[in-house]
Amino acid sequence: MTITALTRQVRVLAAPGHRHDEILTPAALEFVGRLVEAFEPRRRDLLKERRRQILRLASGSPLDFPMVTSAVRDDPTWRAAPPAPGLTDRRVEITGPPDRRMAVNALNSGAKVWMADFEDATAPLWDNVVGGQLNLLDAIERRIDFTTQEGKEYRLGDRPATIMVRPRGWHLDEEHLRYDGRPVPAALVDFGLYFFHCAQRQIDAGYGPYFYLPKLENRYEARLWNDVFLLAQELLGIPRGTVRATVLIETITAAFEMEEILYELREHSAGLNAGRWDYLFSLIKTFGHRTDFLLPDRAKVTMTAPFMRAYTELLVRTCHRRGAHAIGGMAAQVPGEDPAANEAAFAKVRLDKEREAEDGFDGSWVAHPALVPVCRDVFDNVLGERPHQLDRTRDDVEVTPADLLSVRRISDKPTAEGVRTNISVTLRYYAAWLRGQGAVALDGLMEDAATAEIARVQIWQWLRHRVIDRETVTGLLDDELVALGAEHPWAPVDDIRDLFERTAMTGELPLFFTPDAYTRHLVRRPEAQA
Ligand SMILES: CC(=O)SCCNC(=O)CCNC(=O)[C@H](O)C(C)(C)COP(=O)(O)OP(=O)(O)OC[C@H]1O[C@@H](n2cnc3c(N)ncnc32)[C@H](O)[C@@H]1OP(=O)(O)O
Ligand SMILES: O=CC(=O)O
Ligand SMILES: [Mg+2]
Repeated sequence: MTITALTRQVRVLAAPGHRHDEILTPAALEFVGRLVEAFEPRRRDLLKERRRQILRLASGSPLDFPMVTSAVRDDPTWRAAPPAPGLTDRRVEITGPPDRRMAVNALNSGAKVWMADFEDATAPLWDNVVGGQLNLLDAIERRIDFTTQEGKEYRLGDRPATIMVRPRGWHLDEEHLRYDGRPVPAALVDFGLYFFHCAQRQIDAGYGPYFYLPKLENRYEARLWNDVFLLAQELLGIPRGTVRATVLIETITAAFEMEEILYELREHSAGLNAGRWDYLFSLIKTFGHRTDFLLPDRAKVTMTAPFMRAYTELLVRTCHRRGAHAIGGMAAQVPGEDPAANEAAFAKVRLDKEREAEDGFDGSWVAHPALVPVCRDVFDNVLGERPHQLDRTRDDVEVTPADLLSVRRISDKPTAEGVRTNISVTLRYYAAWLRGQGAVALDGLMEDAATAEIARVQIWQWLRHRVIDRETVTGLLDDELVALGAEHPWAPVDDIRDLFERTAMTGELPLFFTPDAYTRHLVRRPEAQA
């Protein structure tokens, strides 16, 4: 690949924040600029292709394993890269936003990996974006220790988890950085700043620059990431193949191209992950217009539903055939104050992890440090001293397109309680997100941008198919906003109502709630900040 000269600069369109100059150095911005210059036209084309694909599917085109790539699937010889240092044993991975406290807690949690999340768990306030990068840099430099005003000490332990960073998806822009006057792709900001500051440092520490890649829809998007890695490594003189990335299979179209996605990234691959919450969201939004894709209450669509099992089994089989790790998804239960409820939550998480370990996954995700021992224990029981179970090739698994799409086997109707819960969760999550918090515990469950999207699009889907009527939703919306305002007097209830109406009650479904909400509510112009 030839490196073109940088013709335009990346400019920062935000008031300077505390220590931002350590991250937003001229050299780091130039590096991001080179990535933008090289890849932004392709990103735009791929985003247009997403819309075309939605339209094709809406007009009845069938979804199938692509004919043109059958040679890749049929070729038994190719393999994904071998596990990189720190990524051989991944039996328990903790996820969370790269907030300073959480960073220390996650790194000390006993998990093998910490997935530092700029996507589902982060509301992309500029301070969260740059602050997250600072926390990562400080953690790697081992200067993240601090004491709170209340005297609580946070000290990084001797054996911290391996860091994997999840940049934001291709669909999001970062308005506070401008290239040629236009917002910079958020994915390239999160990837580029981390890579620039931390890739060599991670290599020096015996690890490497490792990533999780969210919300990919097809093999071309994987190829784009692979090309980003190639150029980034070349620009900084980092050996080709040092980067590793686990792709989340969390869209319905990507489930039909798992093998191709691994193939595109094979020299940088660190396997696949079952991003179950976005997967459900993707399924509803892609086929929301079809009555055979009408789903019941969110709580009733579990991982034991046949179409969800088809997806996870295919994922394990695909990975292990190619020597790549298969990482399980997030059980959403988190502990709270009530010991009995906690016991029930832990039991549910254990059951979920047991199913994954038995199915052949090599490890799985937890959302809270208290759940690390639960997941570890389950995988210890299955793996013992072995670091993974890549040898379980799952040749018994055969999954057809119909298996992945047979949603109609769940025939329950949504309940009144399910409708209210979806409205209440969406509103409370929007309130947290607008305040800059991308993950919250609500009613004993972790809610983030993926789980809240399910709640939102279900309301849209049920309205569209007249399973519920507008008056009922409006009545519940009024009630729940009053309750929200009473519980959280700081909540901007008018903005939240407006956001809900625009994202859940419109004719045409917005593909994500985040881009528009970000531009309207989270972007801070320098003059406003000053
Ligand atoms: C669908 C998906 O994409 S899943 C992946 C994306 N989502 C996530 O990563 C969410 C991860 N989880 C979280 O963010 C949090 O657990 C929440 C927001 C759900 C709950 O957080 P809290 O309300 O702080 O929980 P709680 O009060 O029980 O926390 C107890 C302690 O554990 C810490 N903690 C909780 N969750 C985490 C975590 N995921 N990572 C590190 N530390 C954590 C808290 O910081 C707190 O420590 P402190 O007393 O030192 O501050
Ligand atoms: O990112 C994970 C998911 O479940 O969504
Ligand atoms: Mg997700």
